[in-house]
Amino acid sequence: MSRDKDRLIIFDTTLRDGEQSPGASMTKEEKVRIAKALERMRVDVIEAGFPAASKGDFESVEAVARQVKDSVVCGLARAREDDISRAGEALKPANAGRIHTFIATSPIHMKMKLQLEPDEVLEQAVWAVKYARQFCDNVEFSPEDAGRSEPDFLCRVLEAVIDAGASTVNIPDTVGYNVPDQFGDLIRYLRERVPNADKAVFSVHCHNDLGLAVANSLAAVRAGARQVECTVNGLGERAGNASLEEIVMAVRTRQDFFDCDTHINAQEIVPTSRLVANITGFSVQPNKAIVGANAFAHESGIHQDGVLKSRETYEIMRAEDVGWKTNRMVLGKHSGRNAFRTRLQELGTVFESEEQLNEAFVRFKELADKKHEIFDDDLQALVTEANLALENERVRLVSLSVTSATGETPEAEVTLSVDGKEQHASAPGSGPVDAAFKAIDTLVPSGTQLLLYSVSNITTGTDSQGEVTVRLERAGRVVNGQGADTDIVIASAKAYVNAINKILLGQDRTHPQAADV
Ligand SMILES: CC(=O)SCCNC(=O)CCNC(=O)[C@H](O)C(C)(C)COP(=O)(O)OP(=O)(O)OC[C@H]1O[C@@H](n2cnc3c(N)ncnc32)[C@H](O)[C@@H]1OP(=O)(O)O
Ligand SMILES: CC(C)C(=O)C(=O)O
Repeated sequence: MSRDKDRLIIFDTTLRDGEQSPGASMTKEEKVRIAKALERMRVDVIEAGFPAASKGDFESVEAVARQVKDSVVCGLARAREDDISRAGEALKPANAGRIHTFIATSPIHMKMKLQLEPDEVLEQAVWAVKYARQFCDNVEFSPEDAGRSEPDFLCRVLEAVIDAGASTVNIPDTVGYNVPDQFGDLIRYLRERVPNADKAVFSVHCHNDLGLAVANSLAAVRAGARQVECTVNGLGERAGNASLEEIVMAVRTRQDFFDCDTHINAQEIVPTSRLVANITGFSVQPNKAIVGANAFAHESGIHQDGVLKSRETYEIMRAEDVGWKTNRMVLGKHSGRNAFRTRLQELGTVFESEEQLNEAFVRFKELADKKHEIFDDDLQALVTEANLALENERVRLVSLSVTSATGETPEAEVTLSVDGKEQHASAPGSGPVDAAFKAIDTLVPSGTQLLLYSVSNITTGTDSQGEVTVRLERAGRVVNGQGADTDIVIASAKAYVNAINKILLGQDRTHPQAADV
């Protein structure tokens, strides 16, 4: 792997630290699928597991080592003989393998967990690196909990392990305790003070306990770190690790600031994120940077108008560059006319006048107040309904209210405008729709017979619009009426009124045609 100062090495640990997220264990086959996706993404190093942890982990690392050819495959090992030899064995089939060995260097870990003196830790670290080198040339060493370690002791350890043959030294903020300025300063200090620092790549591994994993990693990159350890979707022990997609895109989008870039094929980011979410069952929050469903979605009219005129007004990255098909305009109650007109144009509806657009837009806003997201099918129904409003129609539904309760007869109160005059009526019925139709019949006795009544939902979800078709017959002549609304009783009344208008306007025809429904 090149030690180019402009190159930021991406070390993915989704299969190792990511799997340490409680509930995220993966089978060997699933790990191989994810590893292949990481390889396609051109991740430099894939940490495939901790071979000494279990037989299953050993076999997974071995399977990944056998199947991945273009990325370095890495196995984690404590600074112990058994762990290191298991890692060496598991990595045997690898085209390029790396052993990552570690031991904690913070006062609390050394005293309370390892129960070792600092000099003993230093000695064990050097021994571990030398031992690992017997299995492969590519050895990484981590002073665990470096973020809470004493910097001068860290310098001593790093100098010694580099001399012992570690080609990467990784500085973990194991418990996510550091803040960006401090962590950047630590990396700068270590790089300046360790005499043989230029013989190894400085890496960082940050946890997200304070939500600072990405910020700390980026501060370290500014301070000269040239490997970042990260995971897809930010999975990892406790609050997780730095998220791969955020690191990669921050550095790429702000190359002016970071002076380095990765070799990642960013178009594989979203497919890989989805694969990891599906396999682990850890779904991605909608507002997650880069890979969240809303990361490239615009809902408000002012933003949509800006993006339609020039994407850069509200987009600092292109959705297509990270693997989305495109950015997304979400039509909802904050949207404006420009986005509304553009989406309908894409769906094949062109408004003939501003007046027509405005009329449809008012109906759209009414619908958006009732429904969170307006889908294409809703828009189409909205426009179809506008088209259904017949020229010279004589009857218009002004309002409808229906009461229905368990054990009580439903009652509908309707207000219609008939030939321009508002009229009210109420009627009981066997159900709310029946009551509504009877109330309408009281005001407009059309002498028709109902041949068909059908309801279908336009989109899915309980806030979906219902689309109703009614077929009426009078003296052997038949008409179809349609209506749509989030309230199916109102949709039914609209459809009924639409059919009655056709009867009154003489738009009936002699034979019913099933295909019309
Ligand atoms: C910061 C990190 O994410 S580190 C990686 C964390 N990942 C894992 O722990 C992987 C899964 N772990 C496991 O399956 C098990 O813990 C094993 C197989 C590794 C070890 O299991 P056990 O032998 O039962 O030990 P246990 O987990 O109870 O305790 C850990 C032991 O390792 C020692 N230890 C911890 N880290 C290191 C290290 N880097 N080098 C050497 N010894 C270490 C501890 O002091 C403790 O020693 P002790 O048993 O003498 O007190
Ligand atoms: C093994 C090391 C790198 C680790 O996972 C940590 O310190 O969080």
